[in-house]
Amino acid sequence: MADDVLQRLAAVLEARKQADPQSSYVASLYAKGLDAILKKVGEEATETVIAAKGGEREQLIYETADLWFHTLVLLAHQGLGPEDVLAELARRFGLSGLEEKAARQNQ
Ligand SMILES: N=c1c2ncn([C@@H]3O[C@H](COP(=O)(O)OP(=O)(O)OP(=O)(O)O)[C@@H](O)[C@H]3O)c2ncn1[C@@H]1O[C@H](COP(=O)(O)O)[C@@H](O)[C@H]1O
Repeated sequence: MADDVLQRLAAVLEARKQADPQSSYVASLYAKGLDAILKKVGEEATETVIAAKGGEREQLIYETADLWFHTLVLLAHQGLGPEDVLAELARRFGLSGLEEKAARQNQ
């Protein structure tokens, strides 16, 4: 399920490369360029830290979603996607390519 959400969101982020910045938040970030995207990632990381220190579970989930979202925008802008990060995590976890695919299908 988590994989599916990431892949579907990544497809939307890819499609937004052709969208009008006036009508799409993601397209407006692409139009502003890498530094603007990095600024958002930094802001959302800080907000995640503050939420964790604040101790409110819902706030931490909300801010982490903002952080993951802006990180996915950054990856898309750089020609990468969640599958690249998942493959790296799987490698660190000791899963081969075939095992990784099977593990995802069994989720
Ligand atoms: N998941 C998200 C998502 N999470 C957060 N955000 C936006 O990220 C911004 C978060 O920034 P802040 O919390 O700093 O709030 P802000 O002050 O309004 O933001 P700024 O004006 O400072 O950039 C807000 O504008 C949120 O609306 C998102 N915007 C879009 N998505 C997804 O991306 C898809 C494409 O979005 P559009 O490009 O807008 O169609 C959507 O269908 C959603 O699925």
